[in-house]
Amino acid sequence: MTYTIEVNNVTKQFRNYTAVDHINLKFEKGKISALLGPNGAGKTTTISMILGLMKPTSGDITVLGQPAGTKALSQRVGALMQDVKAADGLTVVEVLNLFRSYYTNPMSLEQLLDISGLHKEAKRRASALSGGQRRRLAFAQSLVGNPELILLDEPTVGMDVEARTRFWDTIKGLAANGRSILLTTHDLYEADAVADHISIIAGGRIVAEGTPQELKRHSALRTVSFHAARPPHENELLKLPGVEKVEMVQSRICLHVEQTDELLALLLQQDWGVTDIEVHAAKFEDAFRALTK
Ligand SMILES: Nc1ncnc2c1ncn2[C@@H]1O[C@H](COP(=O)(O)OP(=O)(O)OP(=O)(O)O)[C@@H](O)[C@H]1O
Repeated sequence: MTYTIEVNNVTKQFRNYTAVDHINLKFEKGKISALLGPNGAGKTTTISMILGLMKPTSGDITVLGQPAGTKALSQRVGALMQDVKAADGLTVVEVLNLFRSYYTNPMSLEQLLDISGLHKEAKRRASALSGGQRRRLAFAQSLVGNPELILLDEPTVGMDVEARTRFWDTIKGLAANGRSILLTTHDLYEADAVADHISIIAGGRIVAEGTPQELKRHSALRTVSFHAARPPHENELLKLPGVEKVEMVQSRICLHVEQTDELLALLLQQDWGVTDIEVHAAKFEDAFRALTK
């Protein structure tokens, strides 16, 4: 198996705060991989270390077979980070041409305008673009050098529906052509829809990994809902085996549980007047919440 990125037992500390805690990651060539996690989970810190913008406190990272931060990698890796500043005074075309001059085999200007969807704004100053347009320009900039590996930190923030659709079409096309993509997101629907592989990070640790299907399948969470003619107190429900969360709307009770067999048997033994029981597999959203809480 060829891995484009290997993160081995990496920790990053800022003074005495551990932002990334002994993580191991391996990303496959030609795949769209997502690092999914809530705010402050350690996603940007991880991407910054993979790019060599920051050094791990301990552990090591290999990118395309070389240590992260190796100078030659800048020609092979494209990156879109958060808070990209627009080049002062330059037009869209001038920015793109400037970036094209950095590479030996750059994409054509036409291709880059297509990718960014900025044909109409080509002569406009980059600093006068809207937030979403600036993001699209930055995305095109990250692709100028035909990179083998593309790292994208929260790429779709600020993009409208049309821009997102174009963005994902471009990303899928790049992956189909053998490029490897690693993106960060806190949007699990986005990760579910586009990623071949998801690593879930929370509190600086990798808490789950797999294809979207595997993550959903392995999520042990289920919901059991029922009608109770004589509903018990919530505390009593929380004492039932495997119950993680209780929701009550009048006499309809919904339990979020890890396993159902023992619970179902117990429910029928109570004197709560239980009827109309329904069992559902938890949604990906519930699994994600349970994993990252
Ligand atoms: N330079 C720094 N100095 C001190 N703490 C930092 C620094 N950079 C990040 N942190 C802290 O490390 C943690 C992880 O930050 P990081 O930016 O990697 O999270 P994230 O998952 O990218 O979050 P978000 O989704 O909000 O962008 C946060 O608690 C953050 O405050």
